Amino acid sequence: MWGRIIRGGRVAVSEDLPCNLRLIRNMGGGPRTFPGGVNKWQWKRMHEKRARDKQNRLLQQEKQLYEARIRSHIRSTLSPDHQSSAAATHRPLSPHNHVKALADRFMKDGAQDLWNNQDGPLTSPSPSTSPTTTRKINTLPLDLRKIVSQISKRGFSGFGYTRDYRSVSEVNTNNNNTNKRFGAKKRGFWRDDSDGSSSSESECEIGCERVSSVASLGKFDVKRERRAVPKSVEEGREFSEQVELIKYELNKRKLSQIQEEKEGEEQQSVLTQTRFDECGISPLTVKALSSAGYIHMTRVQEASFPICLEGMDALVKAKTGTGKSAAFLLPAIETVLKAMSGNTSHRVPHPIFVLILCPTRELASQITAEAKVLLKYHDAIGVQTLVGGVRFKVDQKRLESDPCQILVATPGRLLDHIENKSGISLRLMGLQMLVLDEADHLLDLGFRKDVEKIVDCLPRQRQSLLFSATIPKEVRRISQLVLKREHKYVDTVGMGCVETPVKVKQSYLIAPQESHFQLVHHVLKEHILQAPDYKVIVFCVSGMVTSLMFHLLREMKMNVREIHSRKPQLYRTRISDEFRESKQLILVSSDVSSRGMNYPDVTLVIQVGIPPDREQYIHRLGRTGREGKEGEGILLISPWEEYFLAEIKDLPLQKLPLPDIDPQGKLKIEHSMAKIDNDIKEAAYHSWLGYYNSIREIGREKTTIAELANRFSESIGLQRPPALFRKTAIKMGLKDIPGIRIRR
Ligand SMILES: Nc1ncnc2c1ncn2[C@@H]1O[C@H](COP(=O)(O)OP(=O)(O)OP(=O)(O)O)[C@@H](O)[C@H]1O
Repeated sequence: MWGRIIRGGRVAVSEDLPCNLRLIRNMGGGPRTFPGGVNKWQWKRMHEKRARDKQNRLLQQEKQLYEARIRSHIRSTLSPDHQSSAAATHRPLSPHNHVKALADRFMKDGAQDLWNNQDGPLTSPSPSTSPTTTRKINTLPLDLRKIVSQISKRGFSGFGYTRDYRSVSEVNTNNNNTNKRFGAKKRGFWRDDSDGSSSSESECEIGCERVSSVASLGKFDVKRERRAVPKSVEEGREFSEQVELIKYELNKRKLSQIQEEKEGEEQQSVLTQTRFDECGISPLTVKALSSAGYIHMTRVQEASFPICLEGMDALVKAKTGTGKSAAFLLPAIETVLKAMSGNTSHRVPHPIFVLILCPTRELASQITAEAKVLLKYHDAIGVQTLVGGVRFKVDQKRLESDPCQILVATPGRLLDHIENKSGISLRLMGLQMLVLDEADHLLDLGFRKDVEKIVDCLPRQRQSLLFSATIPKEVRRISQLVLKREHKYVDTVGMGCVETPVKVKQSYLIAPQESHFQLVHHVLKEHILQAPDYKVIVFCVSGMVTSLMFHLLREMKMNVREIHSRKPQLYRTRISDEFRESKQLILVSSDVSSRGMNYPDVTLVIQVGIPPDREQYIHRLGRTGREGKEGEGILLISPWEEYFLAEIKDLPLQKLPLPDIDPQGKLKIEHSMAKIDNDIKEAAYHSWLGYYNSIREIGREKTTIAELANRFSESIGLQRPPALFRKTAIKMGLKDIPGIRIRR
């Protein structure tokens, strides 16, 4: 207060009165009816000035709020996080509405006193008219009212530049009176200057710096404090800088996106950072692992090893080609080492400590080979294979002469040995660990009975491990046949994640059955052109259709081999080994190669006809893109097999357009097909009919299946469909079905 009002109009004037008022008092004259000795008019003018100042202050605050809104708008458009948090906070006015309200206020009649020299032609157009201006504002006079009305009409983003309300404020550092004004800026409009006000939103970003005043108001034009704006805010102040800021922010987002993708890829990558030598594995095994080039664990190995080592039962799911074999072989070796160092081994002569069951002979040989690699420096531990296709007596002799602690077997042959009392049952009494590789397949109808019988002959006190790339729900239930109730479930694929390798490009072709052979030939030719080091597996629906495809491709002068269950074991082993080592080779195969087979660098997998189920599709496809490498898979189906796509709809398959097959190629195929023995074709017809008849969705329509089979028979160049044995026809439910011929 400048003074205390005393009853009767007398005032005790304090020395902190503004000097102009003290002057008025000292001048004397006129009625002293107002505090400070000012007359009525002086009092009125003083109050008007104070009201104007107050209004200017309020206006300044609104301008700052507007600035803050622009900044927050930019931030919210750049950052989705900010956007969501902004949405959650209280927002009284949208930026557009705020500008509009501000503009309305400016345009109101009687608002002239809110305008200053730079604002427009209402008052003096030039700021230089002020006698006390220390620095000329070298901008064009502008009509602020016009601009503001444009803003309010066009809205927030109507201008080609970013509007920026800045003020030039003249601050009297003594009495804190402010006389703020809009400053003219470069690019024709607003002056870039600072303000000394305290918007809460800007304050958090603003620091302090001493600068000289740009406008002057006589003695009020003194050095004043300017809020120094940090770089990030300053960047946003001018249009070009804001563009730069936006560019920078976008780049930052792009970079973080790339980073995220990279992280995703890393996650998808098969190997982890965990080293074998830091996991408590026997040093001799680590040595063998190092010489095989294994330094870091794969994800499935890292996830399952500690559980397996603890002795817990486990059901483990991991994508194809991610190192499941080593994931169970390493704990198996540790189990043997532990058992050999303990006393338990003495109770049973030549005990088998670990039994590994798998569905095919080739897979058993492959697992044995991998075990031998890991056992390179463990001279005392032996591993043996027990599979069909070898004479029983030979097996027996080998088992006796070369006792082993790890046995890899297919269920059928092992059961033969158990039932024939070859001595293996006794040796299995020392069993500590049972492993089921491709567990879902082994617990499937085809193998389940054998597996159950085998499990019945094994000691109950054992550890059981089940591994597969696919574990359907039913299998999880059935797994209780083998696993303890309190087993662990390890899933490195993840719920809802794609079950196939990410780097394998998957597609499908729908074409009439009759054109399938031509299409396979066409796709192979195209692939060979694109991938000189090609290595292709063509899966067919049955062994005999595999044989027919092989003969046809061989007639077409392609470098091709065949493998299926009708071939002698020695031949199968030779072909399997050859394909493992080779490049520029095509392997036509039945499902004997679909699971577990580790043929390195397969470039393409073609599946001709639908696989028996979704799981088999995944396993066949999994022969390519192993160890996180790239690969390609094509599924070729007939229009009536299209329903199968629903079973794999969650997998990333793309539909391919039907390629044009040149008539010459078509003729060549027909010509080659004509050269193939009728026996092969008839066998192919029978096995084709047997396969599709066994598929529920197709096989239940007997008339349809007979028709489709006849079309297949025609497409492979048979004069008429081969006849079935009566017994077979009855078994298949095809007796008396039109189109099915019965042998007399
Ligand atoms: N830790 C490791 N470091 C490097 N390579 C590894 C490692 N573990 C396994 N491999 C290699 O990864 C390849 C695939 O392994 P494996 O055959 O065990 O896969 P899988 O998961 O059993 O596949 P599938 O489901 O088809 O049976 C093999 O060549 C194997 O040598």
